[in-house]
Amino acid sequence: MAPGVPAADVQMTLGGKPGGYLGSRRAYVTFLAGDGDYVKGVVGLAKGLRKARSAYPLVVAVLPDVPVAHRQLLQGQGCIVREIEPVYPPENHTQFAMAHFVINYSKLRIWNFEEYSKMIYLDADIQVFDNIDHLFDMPDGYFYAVMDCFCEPIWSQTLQYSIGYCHQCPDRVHWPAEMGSPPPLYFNAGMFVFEPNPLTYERLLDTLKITQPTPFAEQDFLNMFFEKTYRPIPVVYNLVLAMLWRHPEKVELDKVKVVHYCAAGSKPWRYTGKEVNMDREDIKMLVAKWWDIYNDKSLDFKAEDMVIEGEAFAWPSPIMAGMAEPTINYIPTPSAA
Ligand SMILES: O=c1ccn([C@@H]2O[C@H](COP(=O)(O)OP(=O)(O)O)[C@@H](O)[C@H]2O)c(=O)[nH]1
Ligand SMILES: OC[C@H]1O[C@H](O[C@@H]2[C@@H](O)[C@H](O)[C@@H](O)[C@H](O)[C@@H]2O)[C@H](O)[C@@H](O)[C@H]1O
Repeated sequence: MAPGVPAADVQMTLGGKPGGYLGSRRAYVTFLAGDGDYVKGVVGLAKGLRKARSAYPLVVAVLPDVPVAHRQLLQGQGCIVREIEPVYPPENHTQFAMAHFVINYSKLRIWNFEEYSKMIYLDADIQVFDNIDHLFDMPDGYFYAVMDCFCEPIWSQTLQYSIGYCHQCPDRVHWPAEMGSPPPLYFNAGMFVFEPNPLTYERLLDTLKITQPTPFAEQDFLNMFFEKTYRPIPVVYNLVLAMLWRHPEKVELDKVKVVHYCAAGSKPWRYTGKEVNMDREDIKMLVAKWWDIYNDKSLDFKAEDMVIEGEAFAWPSPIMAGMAEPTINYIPTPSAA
């Protein structure tokens, strides 16, 4: 491969299929909407996956409003850019926890990326600091994600928050017996392992049409839809920052592989340190770690970085080098306990 060949040409060269790497039926995928600064999050994520020596490419599902310049920037970082049509919930009669959550239903389009058999979804405000390729090898047929936390004020509209219940610590405040069984385990939809499938995709869209929107938009919807096949995975795979001050006993920061900059004021590219909890030393360290990767020019995409075996496309990765893979200890769901 001629060194320095622009990413877009490289993709065309690989298989004549625009925007597609042949052979790799596994990929990471993120979602980008608008012409604002979330594109910095995607650049950071692409470079972070490269630094973690992931063996799989990053697909970016972009809404039509993402400018060409941003798309070219991402292709220049080795991303596969795929345009998707927006998905809107039924007539919006609800107040979302955050106004912009309404665009997040468009994430559902990734179930239609049927050229991939297994994907790991990552929000653009996520950074991967250690290789997590082993998650692709988990048994098929389940939806893997990390449990969320209900303790932040953004949850104040919910029953859990009003009684102080959080499934991260069910013994702190028990679910009142008179209210029946506790709610099912609830995941954060900023990171999940899933299998694209046209039938699932159709069922998702059909179910959405008859489902009343709720404050956490597509996150609530996905939790309802995948309730039976959801399997929790450890916090290290999606550290929702609020865990640091809400459930510190559950966090060993030096073991965290994936950080989700979702707390108010924590987006590294907008960070001022002025919001609640944003002056914590651990937050400052995590934001600095994000910038170290974003500013590291050695992590920029170079066509010669690619290893093309047969028709497969893969970054050189520790797993391909035969390094031992970490074992994953599942968090048994109560029914399975
Ligand atoms: O203007 C926006 C807002 C959101 N997003 C995408 O939607 C995801 C979820 O939104 P956000 O990160 O704000 O949710 P949070 O997890 O912080 O609540 C982001 O990570 C991006 O991938 C985007 O691309 N542009
Ligand atoms: O559209 C609903 C969103 O719901 C989630 O964001 C929330 C959630 O993380 C809470 O747990 C945090 O407390 C909160 O700050 C944050 O905004 C997902 O991360 C995001 O991808 C998206 O699905």
